[in-house]
Amino acid sequence: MFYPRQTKEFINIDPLQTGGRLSEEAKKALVEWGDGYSVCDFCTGTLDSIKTPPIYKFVHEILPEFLGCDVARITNGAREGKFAIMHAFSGCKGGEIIMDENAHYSSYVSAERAGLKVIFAKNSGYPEYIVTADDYETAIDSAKNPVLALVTYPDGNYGNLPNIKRIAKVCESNSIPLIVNGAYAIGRMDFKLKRMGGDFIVGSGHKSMASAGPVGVLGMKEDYADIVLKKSEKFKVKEIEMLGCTARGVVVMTLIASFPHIVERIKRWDEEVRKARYFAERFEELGIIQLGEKPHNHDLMFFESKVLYEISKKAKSGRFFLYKELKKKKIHGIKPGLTKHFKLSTYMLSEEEIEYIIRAFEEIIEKYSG
Ligand SMILES: Cc1ncc(COP(=O)(O)O)c(C=O)c1O
Repeated sequence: MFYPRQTKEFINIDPLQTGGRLSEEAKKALVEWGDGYSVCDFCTGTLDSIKTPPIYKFVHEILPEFLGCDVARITNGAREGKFAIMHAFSGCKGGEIIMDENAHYSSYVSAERAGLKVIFAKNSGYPEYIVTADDYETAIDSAKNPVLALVTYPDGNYGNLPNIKRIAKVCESNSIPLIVNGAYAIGRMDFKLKRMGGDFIVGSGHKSMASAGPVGVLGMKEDYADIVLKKSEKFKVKEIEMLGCTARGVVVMTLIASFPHIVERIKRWDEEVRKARYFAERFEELGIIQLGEKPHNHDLMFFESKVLYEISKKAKSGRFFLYKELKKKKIHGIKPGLTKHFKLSTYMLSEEEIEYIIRAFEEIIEKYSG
């Protein structure tokens, strides 16, 4: 049975989805490589060693250079990358992981699954929710046995970009390896692990690399490869934390197909930041206030809207009025029922689309305030 997608003709502002839209090349790859284990036509033992199609070159040459690290792997997603690292480091009982209070739930549950206790580096609270190196220092001081740290760059709620360099320095001086969760960075903005700081980087193909999913990337410094990529005693070529092979089908090929597109779009990141700031400024004129870092440095933005909240108290469809009105205007991405607080993304929207969205909100507010 074929089900058409309801939101196909809509302007999409869901932060989860704006960076994962396929490039034209990836759409072609999707059809060409759609059969189950298609990439295994000429398998030589592990996913990363396949030379036809050129997965070996992608994993061992292109990805490490792109991520600015020594060793890279393809994973099933950002969370699988984080879990693989955490599991590899969870050997001793009572191990702890320090992570920013803005961390995604998948970082937290990865730690739980790996048996690591989470100690949060607190954020600054309303309205900016910033996490600093000092917050990591405080969290580390309160920990008994920290074996890892994680920073979310940017976080998926406010789109804040913490100062990784400083955080990495604090972690390094306490001999704690640092994971950078770059699910919203890798594929959107330039990121080189060795330049930015940190020991591991994880990215998400379906979130920010114009790829079908689930797929992700994992990069690390050479020093950690023996720990995280340890091989099976019985199946000599299979890496344990990768469960032998990770993404073993069409998603790898969409990731590779979109790579040139990714390299090009990253060069236009400044333009994306400029658009986001413009959007936030215009929204604030409507009384919809951007929380998180200001001026903002990412297309993912969190807004507080007392004006829409007040309308929802009186509107016939209650708190669902905004969703319904946006649907009529073919705008998708704000969750049904949200009016007071919501996040959205302006990533890769045209100037016309941005103006259209601002006008749409203006019209909705006018309609209900009249
Ligand atoms: C900050 C952040 N990290 C990680 C993830 C999860 O990425 P993946 O689906 O690749 O595991 C998300 C998903 O929303 C996220 O917002």
